[in-house]
Amino acid sequence: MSSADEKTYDVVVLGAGSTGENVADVVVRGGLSAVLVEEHLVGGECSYYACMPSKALLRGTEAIAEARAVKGAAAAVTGEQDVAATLERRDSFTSNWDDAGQVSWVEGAGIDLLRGTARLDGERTVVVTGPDGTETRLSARHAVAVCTGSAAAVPPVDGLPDVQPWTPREATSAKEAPRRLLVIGGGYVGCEMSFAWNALGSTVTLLQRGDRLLPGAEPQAGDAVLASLRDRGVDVRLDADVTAARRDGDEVVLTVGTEELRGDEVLVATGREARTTGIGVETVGLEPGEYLDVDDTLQVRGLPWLYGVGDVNGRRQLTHMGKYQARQAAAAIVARARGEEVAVEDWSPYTATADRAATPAVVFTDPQVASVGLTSAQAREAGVPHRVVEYPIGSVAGASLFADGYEGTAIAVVDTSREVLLGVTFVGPAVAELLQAATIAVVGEVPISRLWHAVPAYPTVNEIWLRLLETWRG
Ligand SMILES: Cc1cc2nc3c(=O)[nH]c(=O)nc-3n(C[C@H](O)[C@H](O)[C@H](O)COP(=O)(O)OP(=O)(O)OC[C@H]3O[C@@H](n4cnc5c(N)ncnc54)[C@H](O)[C@@H]3O)c2cc1C
Ligand SMILES: NC(=O)c1ccc[n+]([C@@H]2O[C@H](COP(=O)([O-])OP(=O)(O)OC[C@H]3O[C@@H](n4cnc5c(N)ncnc54)[C@H](O)[C@@H]3O)[C@@H](O)[C@H]2O)c1
Repeated sequence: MSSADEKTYDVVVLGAGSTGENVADVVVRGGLSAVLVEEHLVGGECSYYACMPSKALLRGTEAIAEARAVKGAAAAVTGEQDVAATLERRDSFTSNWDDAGQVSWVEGAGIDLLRGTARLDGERTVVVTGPDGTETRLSARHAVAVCTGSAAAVPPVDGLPDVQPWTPREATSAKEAPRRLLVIGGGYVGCEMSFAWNALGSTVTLLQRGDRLLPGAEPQAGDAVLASLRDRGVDVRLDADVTAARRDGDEVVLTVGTEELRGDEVLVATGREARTTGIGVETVGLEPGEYLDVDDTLQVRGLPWLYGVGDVNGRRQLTHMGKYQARQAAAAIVARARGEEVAVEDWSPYTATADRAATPAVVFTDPQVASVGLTSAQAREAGVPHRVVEYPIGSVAGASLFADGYEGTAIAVVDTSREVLLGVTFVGPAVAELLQAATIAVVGEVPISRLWHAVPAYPTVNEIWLRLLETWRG
């Protein structure tokens, strides 16, 4: 290889998803040089196959439901959703799967971009195979950050890989609604995509392995989403055991218990796996296919020059948490490069403490599920003394104004020894916008006694905060 194919940077970043972009941006702002290596689209899953297209597919249905829930306004909604226009709007949010806009942002941020597939080749070294097969050897003076994300995990169901199932990528980028869609998995993707494609014209059957949807959330959330899906005509089967899959002409056939279910497409939405295969982790003593085991500064344990940030470490697989981790990791990389002390205690500028204590998340179903921090089950498992306070959101004036017959639930998990919030879950229409207040209360460990002074404006849905406090006081 000629010397022209060798380059040295302070930081080499594998993967230009939302996480990798943020690692590179923050280290460059900190005075270091950085190169981003990307084999597909700059911007990653979130921009092209995940958050943006999925929420664009859902938003029209949500807007119609909001208008229909207000007497008077409902009379103005006389037609059906224009599916073609919704798909066009989705396409515009993905820039038609063209990353030119993000590439120009990368250039403007002073980050070098190298197109190709990256793999580690021993300590601080990355080899990139470009689209034309040429190789570039990159050396990192200070750090290599692996931000290669995750891919859809396909469960070991006989014949499933051979039927070419939809993964979330196909479910978010499809050009038309399949007539019948079978969905395996009732977590985030399964629930959101069942709502989306049902409203856009598909007959949807949702097959969930356990006894409830969204098993990681408070049970009231899964129950409400289940009732709503069934109300809309989605055939939800709980405790479904999918044992085999095959194609029969254009149809896909799933064996579920003693039954055969037929569809035009099947979406596999059963979770993610780390994209650590084929990236040379074995050259530095790690196991391909495993999530990268990192500390709270996102440094891979035992390899101080290597960081694993975003979906690839399996801590929290959410865009905003990947970007948060990126900010913390990049701050640690810059400080260590300067020879500065990196504080590793909770809530320091270098640690991703919120991954454990205060991760906000929204499931964009109808009702929405917005949560932060610990659920009651997690508080129980952690052995923290706590009390659970629950209140129906529809009983507050702001909610009944927002939508006729507003139905929702707010659940607060209160640490009874410190009298602070451990976690909050809201289930109901438009509750996503309530979440940041809860996040601040959990992160700030705001005492309940002080929360009484955080007076919600009248008449807004935020009055639910006051009702929760009153319920807590008894
Ligand atoms: C359907 C769906 C909807 C979602 N909706 C939301 C949502 O509403 N809100 C939310 O917060 N999260 C959502 N998520 C999760 C979110 O998409 C991920 O958490 C986020 O994209 C992770 O970002 P990342 O940068 O860590 O990884 P990725 O976005 O996966 O980026 C990794 C990048 O690395 C590149 N890469 C991989 N290997 C190599 C290699 N060897 N060489 C070079 N490049 C490589 C990939 O091409 C990719 O661009 C959703 C996920 C799915 C599947
Ligand atoms: N709104 C958002 O923020 C959003 C949206 C989509 C995805 N995401 C992220 O992406 C991640 C992946 O989403 P996901 O829905 O693929 O995973 P998930 O972990 O949320 O849900 C997977 C579901 O599949 C079920 N399951 C597993 N194997 C099964 C089988 N063989 N048969 C039937 N059911 C089975 C599980 O019980 C679980 O409920 C999420 O955990 C989340 O971090 C976030």
